[in-house]
Amino acid sequence: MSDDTATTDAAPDLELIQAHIRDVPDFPHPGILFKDITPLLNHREALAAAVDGLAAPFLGAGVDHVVGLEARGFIFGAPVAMALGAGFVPARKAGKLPASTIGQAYDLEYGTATVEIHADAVTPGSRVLIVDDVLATGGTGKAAVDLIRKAGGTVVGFSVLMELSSLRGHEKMPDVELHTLLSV
Ligand SMILES: O=P(O)(O)OC[C@H]1O[C@H](OP(=O)(O)OP(=O)(O)O)[C@H](O)[C@@H]1O
Ligand SMILES: Nc1ncnc2[nH]cnc12
Repeated sequence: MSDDTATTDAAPDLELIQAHIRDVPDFPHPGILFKDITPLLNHREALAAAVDGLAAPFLGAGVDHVVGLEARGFIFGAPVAMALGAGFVPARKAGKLPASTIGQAYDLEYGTATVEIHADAVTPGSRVLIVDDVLATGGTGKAAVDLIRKAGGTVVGFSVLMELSSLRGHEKMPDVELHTLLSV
């Protein structure tokens, strides 16, 4: 482990993490099997294991900013930023940020949206780790990658709690170092 910050270098307890993710059928639409992370958030050890597991591969990677994707990516992104000694940048849905923004449109598993960051949040040349809870179709993640690059940042990696592997979201970002704790 590098001396970037204090976090564990033990392998994350993936069984503990998986055991605290709840499947909710037909939410928010019929046919969607929703992966509910709220039991994990409410379990001290599972939450710590998830945050440590998301941060660990990027210790020593010189991350300047962690970009967390609204809304669930905020929950993991801020503590990952602290673990890496980096700043935190919220990537929000359109119209939520108060100052000048740059944005990128994308498709979801269920719907469409635009992701935005403040125009001054990521400076050219800065090293950025993107954090989220779920990689599904990859539309959100790809939009975030494009947005960081549009801002002049370097995408060091994308750290995600779980990938819904049947949706093959990772194929949308073949040139990004993707770190996935669980493939479901
Ligand atoms: O890979 P994709 O198909 O793009 O889907 C993944 C995204 O969908 C969810 O967010 P959502 O937009 O539902 O927002 P929320 O976190 O505010 O619930 C999830 O947290 C990811 O950000
Ligand atoms: N099935 C799913 N469960 C939770 N979050 C999601 N984001 C996109 N698809 C999702």
